[in-house]
Amino acid sequence: MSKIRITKQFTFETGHALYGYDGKCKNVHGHSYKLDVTVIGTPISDSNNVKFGMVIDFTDLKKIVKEDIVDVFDHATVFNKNTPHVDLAKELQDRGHNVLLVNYQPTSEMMVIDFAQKIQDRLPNNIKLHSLKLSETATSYAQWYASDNQ
Ligand SMILES: Nc1nc2c(c(=O)[nH]1)N=C([C@H](O)[C@H](O)COP(=O)(O)OP(=O)(O)OP(=O)(O)O)CN2
Ligand SMILES: [Zn+2]
Repeated sequence: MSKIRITKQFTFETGHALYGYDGKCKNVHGHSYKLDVTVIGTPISDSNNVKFGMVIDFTDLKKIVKEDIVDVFDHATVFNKNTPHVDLAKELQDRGHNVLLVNYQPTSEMMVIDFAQKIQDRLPNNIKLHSLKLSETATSYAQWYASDNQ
């Protein structure tokens, strides 16, 4: 049976700031992020299986990505916990804002690495993460490919 890649797209609204950066993105601002998740596998060939003909049920893929990424990042503001932005984060948290402290600079590159690890940890053994595309704007995106990271 052929190997097939399937892709599901997600969107979420997230704020961030790049501490120490030399441009306008050092300021707290936000994006309508778009995440394309592509997995690869063999469609189930057992006609008695309720998932007959599927690599993975899009609904099951959605559950994984929603729980581990979309629901966590949507309408949160992300700061690098290794910078003085922790003080700003604490102030915002104390005022009831949804703040996410991460162990990296929240560029699209570093976020897509984080997302790849999170999704790989949840996928069943027979399904492999093929690639991710994380778009910050209509013209700026980062891609992660399994083949680049073996
Ligand atoms: N390699 C990276 N460069 C930049 C990142 C990043 O994640 N990786 N991030 C930023 C900012 O967060 C910014 O939001 C994106 O920058 P830019 O594409 O310049 O944004 P614009 O809104 O100006 O986009 P236009 O479509 O060109 O108007 C900066 N750099
Ligand atoms: Zn940005």
